[in-house]
Amino acid sequence: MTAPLISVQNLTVQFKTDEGLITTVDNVSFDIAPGEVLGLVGESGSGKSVTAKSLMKLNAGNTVYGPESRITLNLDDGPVDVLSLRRAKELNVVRGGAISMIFQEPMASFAPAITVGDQMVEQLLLHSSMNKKQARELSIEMLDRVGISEPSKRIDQYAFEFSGGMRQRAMIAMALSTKPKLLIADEPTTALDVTIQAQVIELMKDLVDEFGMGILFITHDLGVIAQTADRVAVMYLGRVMETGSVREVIRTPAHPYTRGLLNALPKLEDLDEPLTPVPGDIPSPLERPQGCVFHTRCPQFVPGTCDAARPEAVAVSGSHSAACALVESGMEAVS
Ligand SMILES: Nc1ncnc2c1ncn2[C@@H]1O[C@H](COP(=O)(O)OP(=O)(O)OP(=O)(O)O)[C@@H](O)[C@H]1O
Repeated sequence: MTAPLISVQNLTVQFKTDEGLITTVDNVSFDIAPGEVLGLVGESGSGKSVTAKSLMKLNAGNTVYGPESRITLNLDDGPVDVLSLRRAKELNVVRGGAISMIFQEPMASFAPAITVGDQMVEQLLLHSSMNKKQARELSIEMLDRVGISEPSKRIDQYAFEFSGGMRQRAMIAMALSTKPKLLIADEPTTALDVTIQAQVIELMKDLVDEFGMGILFITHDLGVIAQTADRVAVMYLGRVMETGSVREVIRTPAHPYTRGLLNALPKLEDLDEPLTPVPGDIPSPLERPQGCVFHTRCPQFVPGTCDAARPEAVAVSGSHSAACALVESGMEAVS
């Protein structure tokens, strides 16, 4: 088996706060292969962004990574131990070099007082051996590639002069111009209307095929995951609840939380059917439940079991696994 592009092992992320040390990512492991799209799905506050930022060591100054945490990026010239990177020059490898990130709000990626082109060129000068002229030519080509018309004029405009969809495309062009091995897309389509959203998703899929890069695609929407990802990891309160191929997880969800997320999606064949959101609110990370972190909202909660021990992931079939005591004990019939 070839080495994964990136391997995340036992990632635990805590933050020092005035209220104490809070755990936002708890022993999370996953791999992404070249050319693979892994969807990371979960409600707001489940730790998706903190996980993603860890891959670029971008979390805030109050971050504490657990001693067992390992993130290994396998590049052509050898593995990079991401969490051991310290100096800015070393960190450049994972910040805009081998890994690029696109955000929900493209204005977060563009400085308001610098033209789109100057910013794209600056990034290429930092992460490649190109000269200014080559960097500008490639930037124009990338803007063209993502479907921005008149790219040689547009390149000298500011991001605020672009429409929302165009800004998103320009951000993707900028993120991909350095030919990253891994693209992290954090809710990249949430702020877009559905038509543009579909276009951006199609564009990203084309680019994966063309560049063969891996993608970590973050969203709270399982419907978007179904369209984009090969595999999915479902997160809740810092834990991975279920993971597997998109087909397995969506067709035969094993974890009650995943089933809750799926029941909350509108069904086109029966629009009159009421949506049933996952009941209750996600607890504060300051009050992480004992045992399974989902037990306080779980419709299949078994007292004495689910609130006793933290369930570890168990195989449901092949690469499909779930962290649920009921699955582990065989009490849960996977439908
Ligand atoms: N620097 C920090 N200090 C303290 N807490 C933090 C810090 N950064 C993030 N958190 C907390 O970590 C938790 C997980 O946040 P994260 O942004 O990863 O969630 P998410 O799943 O990406 O949610 P969303 O979909 O809303 O972006 C949240 O409770 C958040 O408040």
